[in-house]
Amino acid sequence: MPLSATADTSKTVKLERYNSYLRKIHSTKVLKASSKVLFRATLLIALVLVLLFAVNYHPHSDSHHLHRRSFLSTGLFSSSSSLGEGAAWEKRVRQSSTAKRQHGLSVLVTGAAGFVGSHCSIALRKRGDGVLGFDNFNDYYDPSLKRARQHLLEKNQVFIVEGDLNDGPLLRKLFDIVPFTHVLHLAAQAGVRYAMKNPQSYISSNIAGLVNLLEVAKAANPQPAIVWASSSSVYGLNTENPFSEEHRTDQPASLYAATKKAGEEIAHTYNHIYGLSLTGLRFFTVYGPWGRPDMAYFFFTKDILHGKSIDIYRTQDNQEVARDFTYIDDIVKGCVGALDTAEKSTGSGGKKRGPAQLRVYNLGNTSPVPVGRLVSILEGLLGTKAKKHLIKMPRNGDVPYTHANVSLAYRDFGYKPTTDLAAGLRKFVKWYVSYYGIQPRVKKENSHADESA
Ligand SMILES: O=C(O)[C@H]1O[C@H](OP(=O)(O)OP(=O)(O)OC[C@H]2O[C@@H](n3ccc(=O)[nH]c3=O)[C@H](O)[C@@H]2O)[C@H](O)[C@@H](O)[C@H]1O
Repeated sequence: MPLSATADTSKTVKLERYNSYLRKIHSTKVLKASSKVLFRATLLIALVLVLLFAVNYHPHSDSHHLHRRSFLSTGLFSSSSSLGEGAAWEKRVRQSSTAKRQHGLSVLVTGAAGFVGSHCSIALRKRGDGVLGFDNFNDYYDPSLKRARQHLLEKNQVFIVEGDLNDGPLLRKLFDIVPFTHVLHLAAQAGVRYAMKNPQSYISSNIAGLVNLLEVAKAANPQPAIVWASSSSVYGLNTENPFSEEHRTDQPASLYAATKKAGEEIAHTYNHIYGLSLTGLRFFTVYGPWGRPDMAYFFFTKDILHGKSIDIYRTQDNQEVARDFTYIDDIVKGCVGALDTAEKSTGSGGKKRGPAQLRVYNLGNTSPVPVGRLVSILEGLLGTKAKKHLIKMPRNGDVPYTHANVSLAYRDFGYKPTTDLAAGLRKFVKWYVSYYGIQPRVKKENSHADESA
């Protein structure tokens, strides 16, 4: 028995070894199977994430990097800053838009790196309103000037979001972050004559961009009140003088004017259907420090200083061409007045709840000045004679004169221009020579005498 018992024991041991060998194989198989399951699950999660990303990705848009921000803020990641600037960017957006005074406005200023936009943004911020800038920094004119304005705005605690008006997701995102009370919409393709060179840019900014902005604003909750830049050019071939808001505006002389006029009609539609409060401001040839290099007073200054000849247009019947040149500070007061008197939009989330305010105002200087006179003021301020080349106004969309009647803006928000062309150009030239570092060439001592000549 003991032998057999011994024999039995060794059999049992062998059997146990064999069983343990089988268990090992089995457990390895289980391990392999479970790691397969784990691998597949990981693959599935990755796939879901990729699909979600694809849903958020809009290939038709110009600013893909900004959609990455929208994706981050959907909450899939605990911290949006884990992939870059998301949280910091949103913080800047909020800070910039927050008013520093009680009952202050929260204004989205489009075209904030532009001429009128930068001045208005600073003025609003200085009185304690929240201001968020928006600009695409396009290269219609020297973008370094826009960057310099941006720098100035940063010093005044105004942050500019870089983006295009046609980027709906980005605009919606801004309205998700901030309940703007107002939009000051100044972003546009400006310039009367450039419309013959690049007509599509006017459609893209002044029509498609405007509609995109209004679509976002109408769906916002609360809806903001909107004040936006129309143009004196809408009067086109109107011959009644001075131009009043009741005059005809159905004969635009340029595509630029036609897109601004279309903007006024589009404003009517959004006001009618969605209850958006809309105010259009017809600016009359705005000039001043930090101005636009594509405008005549600006490039005349440059050309006179460089000894280049300048073209001075005359009408077909050899009359002087005149403009109601309006100084930037007066325009800023007009914009702020329009914002302060804008009533609230009546709709919310895309539904109209009642009639809303719809306004149009002239913002001009009320005293047209011939272009020849503008040039002699500049000659006096620069201490240099211009090489004048008098030519018939090319058929390029220009009109012979503009002249604003501003009694409506005066009645409704006390608009009263106070800067005449000589005083305004003096301020412009002072800025120009300092900005471009050419101070020594200006004859300061005789500038006053020459201006009044
Ligand atoms: O009120 C507006 O709604 C528009 O104002 C501005 O247009 P304009 O009034 O045409 O200004 P601007 O080009 O400075 O020409 C000034 C004068 O110089 C004459 N002019 C021009 C060029 C030239 O070479 N020679 C010349 O005599 C020219 O015939 C004109 O008489 C804005 O640019 C425009 O964006 C829009 O806002």
